[in-house]
Amino acid sequence: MDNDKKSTFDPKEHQHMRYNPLRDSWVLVSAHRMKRPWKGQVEKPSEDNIPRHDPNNPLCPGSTRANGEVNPEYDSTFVFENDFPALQPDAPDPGSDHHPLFQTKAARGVCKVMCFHPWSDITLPLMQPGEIRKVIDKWVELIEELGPTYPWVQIFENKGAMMGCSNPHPHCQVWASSFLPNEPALADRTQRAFLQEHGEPMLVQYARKEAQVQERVVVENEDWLIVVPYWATWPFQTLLLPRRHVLRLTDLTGKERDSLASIMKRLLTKYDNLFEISFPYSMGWHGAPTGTHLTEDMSHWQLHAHYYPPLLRSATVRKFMVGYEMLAQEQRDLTPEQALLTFVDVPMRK
Ligand SMILES: O=C1CCN([C@@H]2O[C@H](COP(=O)(O)O)[C@@H](O)[C@H]2O)C(=O)N1
Repeated sequence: MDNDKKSTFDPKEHQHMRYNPLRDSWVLVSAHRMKRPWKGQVEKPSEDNIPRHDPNNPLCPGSTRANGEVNPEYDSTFVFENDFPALQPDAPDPGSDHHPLFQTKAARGVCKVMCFHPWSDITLPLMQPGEIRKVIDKWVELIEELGPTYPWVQIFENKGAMMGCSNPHPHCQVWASSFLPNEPALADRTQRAFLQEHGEPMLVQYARKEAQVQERVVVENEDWLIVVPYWATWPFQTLLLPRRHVLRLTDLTGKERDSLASIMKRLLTKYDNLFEISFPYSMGWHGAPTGTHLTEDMSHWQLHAHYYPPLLRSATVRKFMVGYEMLAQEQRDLTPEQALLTFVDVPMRK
């Protein structure tokens, strides 16, 4: 290799790989690729003329849903059973005598839809902290309700049509399952291994170190820290972490729920200001498993939330996880530190 190839390594210029300890996988970081010309798909900007109330929208107060039920005139959060559930509480067992290459397992659960607010033309960052606090309280209630029966309760929000959201009314979904899905099962394994090897929970140590180096911190407060994780895959991916060791949303104090509402509003406002649009993302909470695990030692777990936004360099150009990402490994075009600088430069316009 000739001399200039031996110049000192600069992560902002030179390709390299970063290890994601939660998923036990490597991400290829090719920082210089942001400069490539783009002649590919251009997303249409998110519609911004959503009416505050649409009697034909089945998520609105007073509307009729697909199953014929009429929603109450709710004035805060509202939860209902998904009329098209991916999981139902009772289904016949597929049996267990299967060839190793043709295995089937039973899957049961409950799917709920949770509206954040009665208005369709509002999003979490535009809600008052007290209204966001009510969303958090409802999340806690649902885990308390479903947790004893199901080992996993997945709270997730698909925001924006770009993320496959089928309804513009502000909402999230809660799917409780009789099994530990792949992603939490992987996070359970990696966090357990880390605690055994290092003597403290992975994400407790990670939050402490990120708070020290201050190279990827997007927003922080007394109880919470949000970073573009060192191993981020999506361009503006963020990881929301408590500063203290806490297993589940149900373990949060009232003060921590208030500070969570506040920091969520700050993060989501920054997201909206990044490209001056209502920022699309898929997000979800990962806390210690529930069900029979409620009586086990799950101290290797740390509660955290993942935000996975698709946009790459503008309101209309997204990152595609296809080709190399599907066939080889995850790859990103700008470093997490460069993504953070874009966040930091954005004034808090809203
Ligand atoms: O009448 C309806 C409309 C939509 N839904 C449900 O609302 C959910 C909307 O969530 P998404 O926008 O994330 O797809 C979707 O899963 C859909 O099944 C009902 O349960 N009843």
